[in-house]
Amino acid sequence: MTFQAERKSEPILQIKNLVKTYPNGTKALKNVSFEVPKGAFLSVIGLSGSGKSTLLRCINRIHEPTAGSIFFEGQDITHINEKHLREVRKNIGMVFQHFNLIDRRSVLNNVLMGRLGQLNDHFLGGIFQKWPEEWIADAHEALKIVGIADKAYVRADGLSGGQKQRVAIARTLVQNPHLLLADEPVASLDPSTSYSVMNYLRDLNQKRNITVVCNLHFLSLVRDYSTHVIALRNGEKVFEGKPTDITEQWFKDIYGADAKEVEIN
Ligand SMILES: Nc1ncnc2c1ncn2[C@@H]1O[C@H](COP(=O)(O)OP(=O)(O)OP(=O)(O)O)[C@@H](O)[C@H]1O
Repeated sequence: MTFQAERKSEPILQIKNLVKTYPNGTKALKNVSFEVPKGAFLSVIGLSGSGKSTLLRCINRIHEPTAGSIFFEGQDITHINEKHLREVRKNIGMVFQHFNLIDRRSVLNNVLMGRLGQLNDHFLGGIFQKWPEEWIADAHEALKIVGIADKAYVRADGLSGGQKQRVAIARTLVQNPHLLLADEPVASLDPSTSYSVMNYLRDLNQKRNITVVCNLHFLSLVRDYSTHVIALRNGEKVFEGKPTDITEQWFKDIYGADAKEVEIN
């Protein structure tokens, strides 16, 4: 089954024959193609080293693809210049395993960084911390949504891992992107915090209609949260379907014959 069959509108993201070979010769992605329907919550699964992070980093061009193309909202963004890329990135949010906050800045300032791409070149508010009042109000609101309004003036390095990831989600809320790339967003969190962070991602997806592409290790989370799944093995796409399509045989194909499913609970 392909996602195309059920597509109602144009896909938000089209990946065509994507290849990424690192300078040391590692072939991290081998001719990967798929489409992401608008509004989907797509999980990317596969063993460690299968190419999941590389894929996400190629999509927003943190890494330059070696070959193939990436279409975002119908536009080929594979070779656009830096200026154009900055425009496109306003609509692509990113959440990382290790949160990527600025440790020495306040939580509020970290959230406001989500709007950095919207500052014009002449306005250095982000650097001098003079943000428009309504943006500050939005940032407080976003912190309220993720349940840490009381931490606004705490330094980011004073937070727990789960709280840091909620700040990263609040940063995405104020950015209000069309697409969110989440690279193992719960890999360094305990199980109950993982569920709470995944619930916030689901809210982004369902209540704000932000399409999510999320690398995940635990199939129980994949089943609970995603609408679509692709699996990578050694840089190749080996599965594409719905979470319920992942049979025991598929599981072994993706993770290896000796693999056993581990639940997060
Ligand atoms: N900067 C790099 N330079 C060279 N090789 C790299 C680089 N980054 C990743 N790789 C290699 O590319 C392959 C895919 O790595 P990648 O991090 O994309 O996998 P992954 O599925 O995200 O793994 P994990 O689940 O452990 O994060 C691996 O063989 C990895 O060693």
